[in-house]
Order: sequence, then structure tokens, then C-alpha cells
Amino acid sequence: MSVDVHHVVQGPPDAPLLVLSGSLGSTMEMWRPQIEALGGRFRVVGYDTRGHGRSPAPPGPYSLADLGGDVLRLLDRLGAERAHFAGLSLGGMTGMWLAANAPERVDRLALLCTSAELEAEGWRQRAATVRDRGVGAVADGVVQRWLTPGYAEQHPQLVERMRAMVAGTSDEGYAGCCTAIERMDLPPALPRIAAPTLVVAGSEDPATPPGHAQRIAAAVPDARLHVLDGGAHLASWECAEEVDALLLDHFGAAGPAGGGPGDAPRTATENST
Ligand SMILES: O=C(O)CC1=CCC(=O)O1
Repeated sequence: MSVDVHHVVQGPPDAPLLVLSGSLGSTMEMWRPQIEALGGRFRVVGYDTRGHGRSPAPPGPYSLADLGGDVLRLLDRLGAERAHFAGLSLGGMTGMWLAANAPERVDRLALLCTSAELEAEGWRQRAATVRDRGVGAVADGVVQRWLTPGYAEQHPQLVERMRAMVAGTSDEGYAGCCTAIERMDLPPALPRIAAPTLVVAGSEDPATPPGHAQRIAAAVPDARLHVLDGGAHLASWECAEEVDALLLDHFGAAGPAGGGPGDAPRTATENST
């Protein structure tokens, strides 16, 4: 059953629609560099995955079909037939599900620091830990995977903010999403993805190393792979300029999704549940 996720729309009303979907344990705040860089050119929709931020956290476990269904419902609420979609990590898994199962709704796709297949047992254990001890018990480890050690050392306040973002996630929501990852079965779906797809990996990502991106890019018919020189799991933050340029190139080349770039002023609208 889909839910109304909390989202913010920013950018000219007649610009192409671009939906941003984030990592496990994040809110739409993780996309701040991209919202700032792309919000003048696209109608950017940031949203909190169910169980995260200000979105509802219905009882889990969840599936990728649940998370993808929330995006389809969001597009319906926005009156959009199609949109570009960029997802990082869990957001990328949601994007693969969407593009394979609702291809008519996805224009172009970007998959960042993600995987089609992760070892299930670790996710079963993480869900159990979070149900037992709360998300705070895993927050330090998560943020250690998000940023390279050198970058984290130079940005202690950012590390603290990110840790608080992860720890602020609903226990039920986080555990529910762990189970969606544990049970995902994306490899057979990848050849069905028709959307032109950009796959990006961070060379220093310990959670979804470049080999995972290579396998996705090899299986999606119209895919292009880019491995960043640096960047851990949240490479969109640490390598923001390079990622922004890649996204602009990939989505900018496409022409409009749900409208054309216009001269209208930037506007932001917020919609809670
Ligand atoms: O939290 C992690 O370990 C990294 C991660 C894998 C999937 C996701 O969304 O985050």
C-alpha cells in the first residue's frame, strides 16, 4: 500500500521534472548540493523515503515495490506522467525497480552508488539490530561509509549533522527498508530498463564499490558508467561538483520531461503528508 511521502518541489514550474531519491538513513537534505545546482534548470522534487524524515513510517517490512509505489503516487499527486529520476543507494534501487516496472513513468535515469544485489544476511542482521537497539546503534558505522576518512576528518560538523540525520530515522522505517534491500531481486529486471541510464560509482565506496555499478551498467541496455576518482558512499556530497556536471549532462541532453526549461522564476513548494 503506497503512502504520501513528504516532498519539496523547487525550480521553474515548466522545467523538466527531476525526482531525487536518497540513501537509507537520509532525508532529502542529502541532496542539498544537487538541489542548489540543478534547481534553476529543472523542477527538482526531493522527497523523504517512507520511514525517513517527515514521511510516514507504516509498519514494516517494506519491499522495493512499496518504495516505487510511493514514487508513482507522488508523480500522480504532482500531475506528472513522466519524470527524470536520480537515486543514490536505496534511491537507486528504487529507481531500478521503477524503470523496470513502470517504464512509461521514467524518462532518463541516474543510478548513483548503488547495487542490484547485496548480501542478504547483513541486511537481515541490520534490521534486527535496529529493531532491538534503535537506529542510533548503527549511525556511526553508516556515516563512516558515507564519507572518506580524510574528508570526514576535515568536516567534523558535517559528520555530526549526518550522524544526527541517520539517528533521527524511525526505527521501524529504517528496519523496514533494510528488509526491502535484503529481499530485493533486481538482476532479472535490469534488461527491461529502457530509459537511458547513467551509472555512477565512487572509487572509495565501501558499501557499493565500483564493481556493483559495472554489473548494473553491463545489464541495462542503454547505460553509461562513470567511476568517480574518489568519493565514498555519499559521493554526491563529497564529489558534488563532478556529480552535478554529470547529472546536468545526462538529464540536460534529454529535453523536457513533463515540460521544457523556461524563464519562470525559481519557486519552492512544500507538501507534507
Ligand atoms: O548504510 C549503508 O551501509 C550503505 C547503504 C547501502 C544501501 C543504502 O541505501 O545505504
